[in-house]
Amino acid sequence: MKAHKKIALLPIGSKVVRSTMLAAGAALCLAGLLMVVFQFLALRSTLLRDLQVQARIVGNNSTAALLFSDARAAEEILGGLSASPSVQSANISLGSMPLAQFRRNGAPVPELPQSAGGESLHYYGMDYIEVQEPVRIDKKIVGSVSIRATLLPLYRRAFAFAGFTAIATLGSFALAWLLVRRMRAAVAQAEQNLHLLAHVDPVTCLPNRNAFNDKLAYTLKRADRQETAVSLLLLDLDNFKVVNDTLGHDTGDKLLRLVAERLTQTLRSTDIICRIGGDEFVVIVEPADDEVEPDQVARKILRALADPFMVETHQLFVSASIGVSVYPKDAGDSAAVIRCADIAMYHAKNKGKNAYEVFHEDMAAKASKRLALEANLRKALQNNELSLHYQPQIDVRSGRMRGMEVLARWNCAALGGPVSPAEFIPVAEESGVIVPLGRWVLQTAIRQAAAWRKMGLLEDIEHVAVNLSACQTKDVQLMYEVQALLMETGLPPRLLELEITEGVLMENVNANIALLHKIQAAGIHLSIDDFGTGYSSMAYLKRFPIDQLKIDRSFVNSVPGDGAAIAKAIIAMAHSLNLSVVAEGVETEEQVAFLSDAGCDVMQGFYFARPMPAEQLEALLREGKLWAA
Ligand SMILES: Nc1nc2c(ncn2[C@@H]2O[C@H](COP(=O)(O)O[C@H]3[C@@H](O)[C@H](n4cnc5c(=O)[nH]c(N)nc54)O[C@@H]3COP(=O)(O)O)[C@@H](O)[C@H]2O)c(=O)[nH]1
Repeated sequence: MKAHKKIALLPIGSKVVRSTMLAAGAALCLAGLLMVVFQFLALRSTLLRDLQVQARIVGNNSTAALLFSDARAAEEILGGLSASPSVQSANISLGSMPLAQFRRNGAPVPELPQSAGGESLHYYGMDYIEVQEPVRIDKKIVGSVSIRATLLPLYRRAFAFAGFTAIATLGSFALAWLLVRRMRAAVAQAEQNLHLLAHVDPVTCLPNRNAFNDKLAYTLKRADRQETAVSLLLLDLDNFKVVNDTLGHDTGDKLLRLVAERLTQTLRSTDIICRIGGDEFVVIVEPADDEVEPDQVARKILRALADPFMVETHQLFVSASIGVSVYPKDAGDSAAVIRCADIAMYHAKNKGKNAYEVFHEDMAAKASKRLALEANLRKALQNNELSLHYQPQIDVRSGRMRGMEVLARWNCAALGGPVSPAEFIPVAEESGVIVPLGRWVLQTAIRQAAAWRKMGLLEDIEHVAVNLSACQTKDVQLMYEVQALLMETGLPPRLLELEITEGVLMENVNANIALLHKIQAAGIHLSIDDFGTGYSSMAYLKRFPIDQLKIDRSFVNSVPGDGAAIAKAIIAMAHSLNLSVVAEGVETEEQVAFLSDAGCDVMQGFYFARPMPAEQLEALLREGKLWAA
């Protein structure tokens, strides 16, 4: 997988983190400095208190020496201060006259002037401190004791403390830095994961829809600057849903990965491949020669997907419908160029899948026609523009009408006349209009059948068949509504047949099996329409509680030629499962002969009768018409 190997780390917050670390470092240094100053001041005031205590002790001990002006005794007392290493010098004064002195290694003597009021004095020099305490006898000041001490040991301790604080600060800073780095790495990883989630499809590792939008916008801008063209190929995998529903999502995901790999191997490294939805991929090709290149790329993709994919033990075949549009030829911005590719893809799907279509103007016209169709279809019910036609189904052996298929018809005033169901039913399905439309068809058909039954016209008729669309099979109200209608009209459930196409059944096998069981439990007849086109297997058929298979018209069309073997196989298989077989779209005598020989039970087609309004069918019922088969 190519486009996402390198996803740059986002610089979110890196500046913030750097400034925060700097601010934290500065705050730590300032705090360290303040602690050192505080420590120094605390030590200095402790020293001051110690010296003052010592001076008072010396003063108390010196009263006798002062009384008798005994300098020797005073010196002896001062000598006791030599035990204090910080004391440099001291003196005892009698009045203002020095009586005795102590000096360590020629240190200067205390210089504090004699206090006039006899109060304690002290003075801080740069590297020393001096204190002076008065000496009293009977509250009368007779002299004073002055001590000078060095501050150097204090400085040393303060420096030691500063060193320790600096190491602690640096250590804390380094630890914080390490933690922040680790946190940054974790944040960067989280950012990277977020980026991946936001821009990369986790199943295929291809850029996702978000990334595609960014890349397309960027590519179109570059194409504008360089005056080149860009092709957009929108790929929708045909029948991928069947794989997902029948083999499970894990297998579906593996298949998607293999498809992504194959696309990556097939296309040029400059082509941008993205997965933008369940089974939707998109390829941006630039620069494109807007006449030739998109076709070639589309053909290349279809060829590459033609080989089977091995997923676990399953050999899976995947085809794609590809819509191609070219910027700026078809559209002038990202949204429009995507819309054009989408319209082209829709045409490719309608072409019968495993095909590509390059967008052209007519398609846009068709797309707007489709929009008009949809808008009018929404009003068709209120405007009473819908009606039902009925097509007889003939029992091959007796030549009698055995059933009939109900087919919707739409005569649209705004669009100037009848619109074919082949055109409006798919639009109704895609737009959801099929739900109210299908409900109306069921109501009208059941009421009509009940009326005919009351007239005694359905004696020989086994079933009146109504088509169910994909949307209707998902409508949880469906069964309640059908049963309520049967109750209301009194039509026996066995007279109603519901036709579900094989393709719709296989779209969501498990949910549909549950629905089929409900239909069967209600006593309603069940038929699989368009059989042979929907990839079901014998194994599935056994699980479906059904009564009948309708061989798809495409096979009937080609009997006794290419479709012969398939038609025969379907008839044999259906009979082996005790199912009756209807051949639809029977148009020729030859087809009738072939299908009769093959054992087909019932036939329906223009050879016997076209779909007709209720009055005409009623006439046939009254007549009890027999067909020569
Ligand atoms: N969910 C619903 N689907 C409906 C409803 N009404 C119709 N349809 C589906 O629309 C498709 C087209 O229907 P229509 O144009 O009515 O075609 C039917 C027949 O007219 C046609 N047919 C019958 N015999 C022949 C024949 O000999 N030759 C020939 N070329 N065409 C023939 O086949 C259509 C019936 O097909 P099927 O249903 O598969 O039996 C069609 O898919 C309808 O099912 C609706 O109310 N709901």
